[in-house]
Amino acid sequence: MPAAAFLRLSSVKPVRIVFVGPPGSGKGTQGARVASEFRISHLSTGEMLRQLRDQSDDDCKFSSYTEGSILAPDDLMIELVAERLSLPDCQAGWLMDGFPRTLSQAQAFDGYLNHHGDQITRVIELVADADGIVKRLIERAKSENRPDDTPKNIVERLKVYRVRTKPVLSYYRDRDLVTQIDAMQDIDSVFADIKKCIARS
Ligand SMILES: Nc1ncnc2c1ncn2[C@@H]1O[C@H](COP(=O)(O)OP(=O)(O)O)[C@@H](O)[C@H]1O
Repeated sequence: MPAAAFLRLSSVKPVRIVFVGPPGSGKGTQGARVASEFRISHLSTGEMLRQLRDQSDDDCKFSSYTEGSILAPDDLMIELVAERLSLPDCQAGWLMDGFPRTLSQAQAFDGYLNHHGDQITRVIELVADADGIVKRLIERAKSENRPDDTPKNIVERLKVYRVRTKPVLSYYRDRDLVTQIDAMQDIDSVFADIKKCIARS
């Protein structure tokens, strides 16, 4: 039985998943597959920023976030996510890809969710080693137009992940919300592990 049908039949509460993982760990690829399988919305904050950059006349502000290693301000990200979550398609469930990326974002997100009587069903950590990530991102730079995938930016973004985003995992781990998935497996195996994890949650 497809996962979406199972979830409907068993009238389980909406799936609300947060993906945390370094750049290149497969959050985008797996996020799209999970969203389609479970019929939930895939919210990628990186994609939101790239859309704003493309729509903006004066693209300097957004370019600095999407073309380098600088994180966008917490307030901006929280506003973007809150606005997106208020749209009707998120009622059936959502998967966050790229948010929260800092401890402040995680705390503000909790405030938002509590206010709306919602909670995260599970945080999935996509675990990937730095060497594998660098290889993947260099490959990605060839096939996708991602100016942030230069070797210098990759090293810097991995550092930003370690320093700014890893604390988000400790925060959720304290609440027993985190499941680790080996993101260095092939795409189908990672997806199979994620599906099992969501079905159990
Ligand atoms: N929640 C966020 N907070 C701050 N900056 C963000 C956030 N999400 C995305 N960004 C910015 O957008 C860039 C691209 O994000 P993304 O597509 O998720 O890349 P990746 O998954 O490769 O790290 C990030 O390097 C960061 O500068």
